[in-house]
Amino acid sequence: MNVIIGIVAGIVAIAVIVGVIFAVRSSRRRNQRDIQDGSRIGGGAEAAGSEGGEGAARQSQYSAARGAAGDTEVPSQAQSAGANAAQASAESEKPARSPLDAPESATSRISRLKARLAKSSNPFGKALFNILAKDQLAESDWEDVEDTLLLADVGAQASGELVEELRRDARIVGESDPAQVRTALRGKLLDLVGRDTDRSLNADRADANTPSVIIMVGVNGTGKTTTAGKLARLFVAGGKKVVLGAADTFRAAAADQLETWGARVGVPVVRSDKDGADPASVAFEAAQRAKDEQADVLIIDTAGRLQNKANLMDELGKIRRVTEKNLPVDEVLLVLDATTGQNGMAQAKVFAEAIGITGVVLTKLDGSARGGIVISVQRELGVPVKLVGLGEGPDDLAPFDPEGFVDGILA
Ligand SMILES: Nc1nc2c(ncn2[C@@H]2O[C@H](COP(=O)(O)OP(=O)(O)OP(=O)(O)O)[C@@H](O)[C@H]2O)c(=O)[nH]1
Repeated sequence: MNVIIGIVAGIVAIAVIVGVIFAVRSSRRRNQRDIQDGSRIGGGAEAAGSEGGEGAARQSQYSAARGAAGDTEVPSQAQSAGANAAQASAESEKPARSPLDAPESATSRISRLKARLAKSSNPFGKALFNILAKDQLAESDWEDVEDTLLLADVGAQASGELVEELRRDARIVGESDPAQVRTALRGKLLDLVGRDTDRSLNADRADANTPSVIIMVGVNGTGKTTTAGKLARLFVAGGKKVVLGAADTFRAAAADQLETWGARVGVPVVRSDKDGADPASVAFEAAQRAKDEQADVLIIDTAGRLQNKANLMDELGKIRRVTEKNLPVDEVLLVLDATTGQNGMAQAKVFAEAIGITGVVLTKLDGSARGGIVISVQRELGVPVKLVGLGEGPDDLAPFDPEGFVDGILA
C-alpha cells in the first residue's frame, strides 16, 4: 500500500513540476509578443503621425545618419551626404501618408495678382492720374507728381526723369484729355518697369541645367524661407522635381519651417539638426542629393545675417563654392521686403556685391503702397524683379507681370 501511495505521490509531484515549467515558458512567450507588438504600434503611430511628428522623426533620422557632420569639412561632408542619401531613399520609399497639396499654376496666380493689386488702394497711380487729369497743370502740380512718385518709392532719378518726360509731352500735345494722359502714363510706367525684360527663372529655360540650382539670399525677415517654400510649390505646379536645402542654420526654426513647406508638396528637405552648423555643409549635401535624385531644381535657403559685409561675403561665397563642387549655381535670388522701401535698397546692394544676384523677389507687396520699388530696385541693381510675394498664403507668389502690375496700380 505504502509503495502505491509513494508512486502516486511521485507522479503528482512530477506533473506539478512539468505544469510550472510550461506556465513559466508560455508567460515568457507572451511577454516577448507584447514587446514586439508594442514596437510595431510605435512605428505605426510614427507612420500615421502628424506633420510635426513626422518632422521630428525625420529630424532624428538625420541626426543618426549625420552625426556631427554639420560642422565638418567638405570631404567628411561627402561621407555624411552618402549616409543622408541612403536615409533619404529609405524615406522616399515610405508610403505616402497624407494627400499632398496641388499647388496653383503660374497662370492662375498671375490673374490673382492683377485682381489683388487692382483691389488694393494704392495711391501711386491714382494720385498721379488725378493731378494729370487737370485741364492745365501748374508748376506745383508737377512737383506733386514728383512727390507722389518719390513716396511710392520710384526713386529720385527715375521720378525726375518721368516727370520731365510727362512735362515735355504735355507741352507738345497741348491740352490733354484724361484718357490720353492715362494712356501716356501707362506707357511711361511700363517703360520704366521694363515691358520686354526677360524675367524667366533660369531653371525654367529650355537649356537649363538639371538640377538647376537657386540660392535665396536677403536680410532676415524679408521672407526668404517662406519664398523658398512657395517657389518649391511653383515648380511642383509646373511638374518639376524639387529638393530644398535648409542652409539657414542660424535660425533653428527655419529648417522646420522649410520641412513643413516641403512635406505639403512631397519635396525632400536636406537639413542639419545642429543649430549653427556650417551652412555650406548643408548646401553641399543638398547639391549632392539633388544630383543623386536627378532633381530638376534645388532651392537653397540661407540665413544671410548682415553682421558685416566681410562676414556675409565669406558665408555666401563659401556656400556658392561648396555647392559648385557638385553643381553649378544658376540663380541667386535676392528676397526684398517691399514694405522697407528705399531702406531695403542699401542692404540689397550689399548682397549684390557679396554674391552677385540674378533676380529679385519682392515680397509683401500686398502690404505695401510702394509698388514703385520695382522700378528703383531694377535700376539700382541692374537685375529684373522676377517674382512677387502677395501674401502669406502658400501660393501667394507669382511671376512678375509688368502689364498686370501697371494696370493694377493705375486702376
Ligand atoms: N504679407 C506677406 N507676408 C509675407 C510674404 N512673404 C513672407 N511673408 C511673411 O514674412 C515673415 C518672415 O518670413 P520668413 O520666410 O520667415 O523670413 P526669412 O527671411 O526667412 O527670415 P530669417 O530666417 O530670419 O532670415 C513670415 O511671417 C512670412 O509669412 C508676402 O509676400 N506677403
